[in-house]
Amino acid sequence: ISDSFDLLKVLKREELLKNHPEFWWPSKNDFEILIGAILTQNTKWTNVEKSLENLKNLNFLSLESLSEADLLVLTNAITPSGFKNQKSKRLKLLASNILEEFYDFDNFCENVSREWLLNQKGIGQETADAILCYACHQDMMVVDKYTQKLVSFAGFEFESYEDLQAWCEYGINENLDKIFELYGYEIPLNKIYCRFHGKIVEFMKNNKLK
Ligand SMILES: Cn1cnc2c(N)nc[n+](C)c21
Repeated sequence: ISDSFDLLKVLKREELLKNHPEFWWPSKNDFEILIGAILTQNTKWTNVEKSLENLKNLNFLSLESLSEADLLVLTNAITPSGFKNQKSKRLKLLASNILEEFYDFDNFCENVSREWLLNQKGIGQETADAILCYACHQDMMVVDKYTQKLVSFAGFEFESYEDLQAWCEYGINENLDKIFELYGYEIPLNKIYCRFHGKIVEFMKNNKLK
């Protein structure tokens, strides 16, 4: 493996996303992805699904209902995904900040910047990029511990999140024409990033590389 395009090719052969949605992240709508990106911090995805189910049953899956939600009820609803007191406060604050700054969710997705997200309490680089990539469909590759570990097996060590992210994005952008051939159509860059990150997560979850 000499670049991230080689890594994508190797992962693509494993058909890791066969039983997954086209963009990998399972959701009914983009707003749910925003919530899921916060809830998935430091917990297993299966726990996030339980919290999302609770939020759905309480009709909290909208900006307005989340910003007006009773904190105690919200905190209780997201118990399955851990850190409930921190995450409930942050979700309410994020929802009201989005309403105040962007008026509605679609406008937020169109115009939010990575900096604005990073300035929100409880949102770090990985969460910000997951929101930008999967909820807002911007051309931003999500990297994480799984990515770091997988590329280290290919002999690459990176000092920072940005360096790892740059390595992943560079190899893709340098080989777009070959990727269009591989997929058989001009697959949008955002979709390549969504699927590439999804393949890495699924590979590392299935293979438990030590
Ligand atoms: C959306 N999403 C975020 N993190 C995930 C994970 N670890 N495993 C599976 N999925 C679907 C995930």
